[in-house]
Amino acid sequence: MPVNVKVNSPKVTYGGDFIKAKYNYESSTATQHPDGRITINPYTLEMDVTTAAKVPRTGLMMAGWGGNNGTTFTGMCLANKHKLTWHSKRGEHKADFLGSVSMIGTFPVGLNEDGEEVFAPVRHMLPMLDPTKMEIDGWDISSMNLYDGLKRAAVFDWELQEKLRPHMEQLKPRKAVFFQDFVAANQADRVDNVITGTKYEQMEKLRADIRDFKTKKNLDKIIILWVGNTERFSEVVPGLNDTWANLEKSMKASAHEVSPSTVYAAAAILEGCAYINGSPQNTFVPGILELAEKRRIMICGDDLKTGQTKLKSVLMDYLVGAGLKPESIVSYNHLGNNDGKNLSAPQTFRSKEISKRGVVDDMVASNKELFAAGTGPQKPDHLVVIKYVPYVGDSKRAMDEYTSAIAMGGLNTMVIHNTCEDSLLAAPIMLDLVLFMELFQRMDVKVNDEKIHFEMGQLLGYWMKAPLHTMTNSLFRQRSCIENLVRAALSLPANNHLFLTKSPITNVVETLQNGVTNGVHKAVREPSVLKNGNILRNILPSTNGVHSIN
Ligand SMILES: NC(=O)c1ccc[n+]([C@@H]2O[C@H](COP(=O)([O-])OP(=O)(O)OC[C@H]3O[C@@H](n4cnc5c(N)ncnc54)[C@H](O)[C@@H]3O)[C@@H](O)[C@H]2O)c1
Ligand SMILES: O=P([O-])([O-])O[C@@H]1[C@@H](O)[C@H](O)[C@@H](O)[C@H](O)[C@@H]1O
Repeated sequence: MPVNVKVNSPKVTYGGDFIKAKYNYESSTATQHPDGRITINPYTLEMDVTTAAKVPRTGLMMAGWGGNNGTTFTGMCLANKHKLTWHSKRGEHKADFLGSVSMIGTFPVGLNEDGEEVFAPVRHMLPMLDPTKMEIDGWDISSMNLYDGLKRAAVFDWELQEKLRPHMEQLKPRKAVFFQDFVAANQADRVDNVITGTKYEQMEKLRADIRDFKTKKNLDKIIILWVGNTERFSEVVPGLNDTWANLEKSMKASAHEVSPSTVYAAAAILEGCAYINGSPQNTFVPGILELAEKRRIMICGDDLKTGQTKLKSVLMDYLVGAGLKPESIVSYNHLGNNDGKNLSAPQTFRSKEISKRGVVDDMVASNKELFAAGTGPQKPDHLVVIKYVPYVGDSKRAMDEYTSAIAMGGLNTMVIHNTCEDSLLAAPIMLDLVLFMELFQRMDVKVNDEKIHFEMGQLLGYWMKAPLHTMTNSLFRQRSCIENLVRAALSLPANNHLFLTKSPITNVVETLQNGVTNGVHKAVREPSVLKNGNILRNILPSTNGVHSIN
């Protein structure tokens, strides 16, 4: 997609193939002393951030392609590619990407001459993959073509389903790796499209599929996304899956505890493909983590953060950040799609319960004042309930109750009812994960020529309930993380939101016209003064893109 945001700085070079930026990474370490004192030690690292400017021909392969999320995502991309419109009782609709930060989001990039904030579309900050140009393929245990799968999902309006038929009924999922024991028994009735052989042979078949897709579509890179059923957790057993070597042996022996999703992850990494886990199970057993680390392949998980849990990561941030003490959180929802059907089994529900409950842990841990020993509960009562009600289909009904202690013995209870088509929240999030993963794969960050390896759980945590290897679940800190990495690639400092001065131009003109008294600039003059930009040009040609104040 065209990029129409440009940084005017000698520290950023826009070459044909690369965007090169010098970036000062400002951070700090902190020491907690036994007596409660904390010492903060700031530091600065000079970084070289290089972003490949050409977006490679990219393909996406989904495990679970024929499901509600997979068909909805594919339909959304194709409807936008073909600029489809359709009608519902609410009138005419046009295809869009609502819910996608990469396609719809903006970042603040500075003040204009009137002192107002300017917001740039995220997709115009750095070259990003155009989702309408992305090739899509995948696997499913159900052989149903993508149009029939779209109808089975019953997420889109009928007219849109029919308009997508010519674009989707030729799309057929590849044969899948499947072991019944990892999902609910009620999934057996959709299994008619699976590979056989040892688990290792099945992995090799997946690898062949990846190579086949890459060759047939003349792709430069492929990203793999799991939106298959939620699996039960695999047991992590020394000698079985604790190292890559042991996991490889276990697959050759078709060891029972090797899950389908772990087999897909191994195939992806061995083929050099980034892997994203959209579900809550522990696909990334230590053997997979070791393989990804050794091969330097980006992996990310776990479990898309879409609605009820996303709101929880906002409310917890607000409550704890405001010094209010959440003491009871009850999250109930019922849904009637196949995901809900699969989650009706205790072992698969347990995977989801872990990811949905864990989202509050970092915010509880962030305030020892609130949850100090001896001041009552050390963490909120937190209950997650999911029920399967076929009637509602993909339209998930979520009901939440948050009760917090407020000042002087008071209580505050918030009750929320939240209804949505779960897959229409998930599809744009899947898109963001793929687009930002693809972008971050093109970014190279070095300190003194030593490459920094991204922790994708931290960078893509905004879209995950249980981000891998990270401690942050606060939604706005997570969004700020993405914003500031994009800013770093353009040599822009992390956004401090301080607005200590309207702008250097304001102060310079103000100073020049009214003098500086005791080194303090007077209150900002009306922005009209600034419209006559030539004041600055005549008096203070900018050097190195920075206006100096005499
Ligand atoms: N808002 C959301 O929809 C949302 C949010 C967070 C997480 N998720 C997770 O995303 C996943 C997909 O959700 P969904 O609503 O599309 O569910 P779904 O059941 O409609 O789709 C899952 C698909 O995976 C297929 N499948 C199962 N095992 C497979 C295997 N081993 N290989 C290939 N395909 C396999 C199934 O046949 C099905 O078509 C679920 O795990 C769900 O928990 C969904
Ligand atoms: O909205 P959210 O909590 O992020 O995520 C959803 C859950 O609320 C729902 O219970 C579950 O079935 C979906 O797979 C998804 O996980």
